Amino acid sequence: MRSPADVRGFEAVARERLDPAHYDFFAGGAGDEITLRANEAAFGRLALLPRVLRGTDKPELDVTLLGCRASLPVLVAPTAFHRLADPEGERATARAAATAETIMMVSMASTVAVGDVAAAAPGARLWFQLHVQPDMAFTETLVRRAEAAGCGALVVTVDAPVFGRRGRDERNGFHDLPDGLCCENMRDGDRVRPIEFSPAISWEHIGRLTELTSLPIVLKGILHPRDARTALDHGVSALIVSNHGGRQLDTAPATVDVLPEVAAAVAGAVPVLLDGGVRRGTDVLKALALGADAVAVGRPVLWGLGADGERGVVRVLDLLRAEIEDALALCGVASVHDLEPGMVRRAW
Ligand SMILES: Cc1cc2nc3c(=O)[nH]c(=O)nc-3n(C[C@H](O)[C@H](O)[C@H](O)COP(=O)(O)O)c2cc1C
Ligand SMILES: O=C(O)C(=O)c1ccccc1
Repeated sequence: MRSPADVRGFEAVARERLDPAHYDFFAGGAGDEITLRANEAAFGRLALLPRVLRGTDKPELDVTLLGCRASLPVLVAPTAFHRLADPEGERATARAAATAETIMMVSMASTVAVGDVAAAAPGARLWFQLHVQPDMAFTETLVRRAEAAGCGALVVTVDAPVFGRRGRDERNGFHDLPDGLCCENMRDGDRVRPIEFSPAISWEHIGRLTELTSLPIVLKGILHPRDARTALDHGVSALIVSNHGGRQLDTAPATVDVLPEVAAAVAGAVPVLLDGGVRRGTDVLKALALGADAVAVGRPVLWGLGADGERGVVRVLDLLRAEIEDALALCGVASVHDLEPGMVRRAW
């Protein structure tokens, strides 16, 4: 097989290889999938305004976030159920992230326990994503597992007080992992707890988590600039502007469209990340120019994993790296730290 030339090519290969219901679980969004499409479409409506005759030899791509270096400003977003895409599952993803020298956010809904992910990928930089469980004692168990695995941050998902309603999963009857797979982080003695959502989750829980752990806390799923301000008041260490890849509130705005307002509210106090719809190096430049310190990719990693396992994920991250280098050169920008809002125009 010739390796696909871009992220969308990897999606096509993964789609052919995966069980259709599993492909739909990965690809799908909530409701009418308006937000799912809007994330990508919003990048397409932005133009990059290049400068010329500012050549440099080697562009600078690396960023440091919460003391963790990444060799490119693209992190692996937390996504559930990697063993549906490849037998090695999150082990393969973590090894690929280590090879690419970037940070992987391990989902609480991983199909390999976070400690086993860490053991399988020496040198991987891992952060752990958490859905606060109504049972705070078990939430604490999860935090301790993340700490023991050497995770460098706790990524608390705040856009999922309830689970989004996803029509594809409904139509396919996809509600559970197949026999033999489970959410390994949810083991509790000889049972596996179901992942619960916490409709009553509030800022108080964020306060409790900061008391529970010395890990930096990253809030994932901020869209409103006022929530960004409140997050700062609660001592969080970073924010992720995210609509959960269009899987939670349908008709929530595209992330890149709200990024400038959130970045203005944060005013450099903490790092701001963005995810949702990043498929090209030019998308990464646009997000960084509009105030993100880095982006994360969810589905592109799943497409690499589904197409060719660990190698596929390495290739997807390498493709994005090459596209970023190319776009920086064409924009006359020497470093990802030099991108600024004036380079991006609302066009078309
Ligand atoms: C199949 C799938 C599973 C996901 N699982 C989780 C999860 O367990 N926890 C979480 O916080 N976000 C989860 N997300 C959301 C991603 O972290 C991220 O916000 C989103 O995928 C970004 O959009 P993109 O896929 O367009 O890059 C999931 C997304 C997908 C596509
Ligand atoms: O699918 C998701 O988006 C997601 O966040 C999730 C969380 C827990 C279990 C399965 C999926």
